[in-house]
Amino acid sequence: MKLNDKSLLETRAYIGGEWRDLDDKFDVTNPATGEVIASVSDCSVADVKEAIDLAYTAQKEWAKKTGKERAGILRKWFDLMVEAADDLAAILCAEMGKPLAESKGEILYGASFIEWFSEEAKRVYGDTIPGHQPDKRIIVMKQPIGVVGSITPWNFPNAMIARKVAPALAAGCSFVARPAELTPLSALAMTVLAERAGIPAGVFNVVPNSKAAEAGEELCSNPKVSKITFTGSTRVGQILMRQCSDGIKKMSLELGGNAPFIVFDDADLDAAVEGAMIAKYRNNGQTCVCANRIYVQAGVYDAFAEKLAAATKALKVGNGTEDGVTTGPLINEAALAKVEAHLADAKEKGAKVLTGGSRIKGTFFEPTVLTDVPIEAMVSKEETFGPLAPLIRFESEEEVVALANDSEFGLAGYFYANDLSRVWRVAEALETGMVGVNTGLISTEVAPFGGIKQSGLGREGSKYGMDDFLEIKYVCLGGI
Ligand SMILES: NC(=O)c1ccc[n+]([C@@H]2O[C@H](COP(=O)([O-])OP(=O)(O)OC[C@H]3O[C@@H](n4cnc5c(N)ncnc54)[C@H](O)[C@@H]3O)[C@@H](O)[C@H]2O)c1
Ligand SMILES: O=C[C@H](O)CS(=O)(=O)O
Repeated sequence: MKLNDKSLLETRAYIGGEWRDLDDKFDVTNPATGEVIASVSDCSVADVKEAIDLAYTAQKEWAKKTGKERAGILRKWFDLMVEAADDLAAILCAEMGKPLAESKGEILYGASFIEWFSEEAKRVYGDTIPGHQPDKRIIVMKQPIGVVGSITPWNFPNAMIARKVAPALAAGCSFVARPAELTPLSALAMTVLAERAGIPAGVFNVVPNSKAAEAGEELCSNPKVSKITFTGSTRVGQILMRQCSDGIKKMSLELGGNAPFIVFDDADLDAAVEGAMIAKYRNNGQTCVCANRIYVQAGVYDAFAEKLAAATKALKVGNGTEDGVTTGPLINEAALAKVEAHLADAKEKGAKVLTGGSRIKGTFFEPTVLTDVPIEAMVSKEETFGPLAPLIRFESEEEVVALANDSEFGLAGYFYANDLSRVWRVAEALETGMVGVNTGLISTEVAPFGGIKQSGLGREGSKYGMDDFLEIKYVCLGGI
């Protein structure tokens, strides 16, 4: 890994403003090569508890700063992240496998949340409300929720933390981040820059560890933690909800998805193919908003399938450090096994492979397009999280909306159509938190990201993203 600033490859835990080199360590491997790239300090429950204690103390002083002071520090962090983007991308590519160009895209995407919330920090406004009695005056103020515990996934190891820590610190909260054990290096690298930006000791803590359940249990049960913000699978989200219930702890949950991608017969097919390529194959299909099932209206099914297969064949699979590589490895063997299971199930139920369909080497897998996929295939119900594009034929708008909504998930949905009335009908009818119309890429810091049903609670990004880190207090002044 070639870095301009080698100090960004940090392996120690960051607790209370101290870098701690712990005896216990766990290895981080490169999914493209299987090589160990670093051994990272493995925090114990006691270390997590200490981080929470120090965050609790530090939060009081951090909240006393003005929004403008917090904004200045966050803005400096943003500037440092952008300046170091190439190094941060190299680290991310090595530990997660995302091709370099896409890794840099994630770094800038993560940084955009820090920039956005450096601006929101100055605008935490309250209200005055006309009194209900002549001598009463009413004000509403917003205050930081306190210590925030964060648990994040491996697929966006920089942006998923940035999307949480930025609004939390902007609001005046302190933060204890437990990154995914598969990809802790990106979290630690951004923390080096957080310290350089002047984020005070104890305000932002990072506790890498290899035993997720233990760390999660401490974060969820510790009374000094006021809020848990989690991004990951619905299964783990349910575990954390149970653990937070004893303390009635507030939560933000960004969970699993199973996005429908619908192509109507009045769509611009070339645009629909372009959108499907992004929505399906971004991060090698390993994003929560990836198109998991692609519904194509009968009149354009064959033409769309042919175009999508041609575009899929043009993807270049390989080590993300090599020029021109668009598609890296899957994160691990378990991820590969899931893709193969969904492929086998669909074929068993009558689907045909139009292109791809085979493991290459290690955890590299051919981007795959399936046709004649039946609605009862596993991909209709389960998140594949890999480069598998199942095409399902449909006849009518009513039929496809019912199919799209027949899921316990409701994160993102996409459709391509040009009839304005249809655009309004379908956008309103889809049971998802986010809808892409004639676009396959909806993730941006300016809009509220999040889902409904079992895809989660709360929103991240946009002006709405601050709300999850603030408490509303109403003050009634009497005797006036
Ligand atoms: N909605 C979103 O914004 C979003 C974004 C990215 C990923 N995801 C979802 O995340 C999943 C893929 O990521 P993943 O495989 O890392 O998910 P995961 O749920 O297996 O793990 C997520 C994080 O939780 C930790 N974890 C696992 N078990 C835990 C436990 N019992 N207690 C506490 N922490 C625990 C993991 O170590 C990891 O850090 C997919 O379902 C994807 O849809 C959702
Ligand atoms: O995996 C889903 C993340 O939220 C990534 S993105 O926000 O869609 O880029």
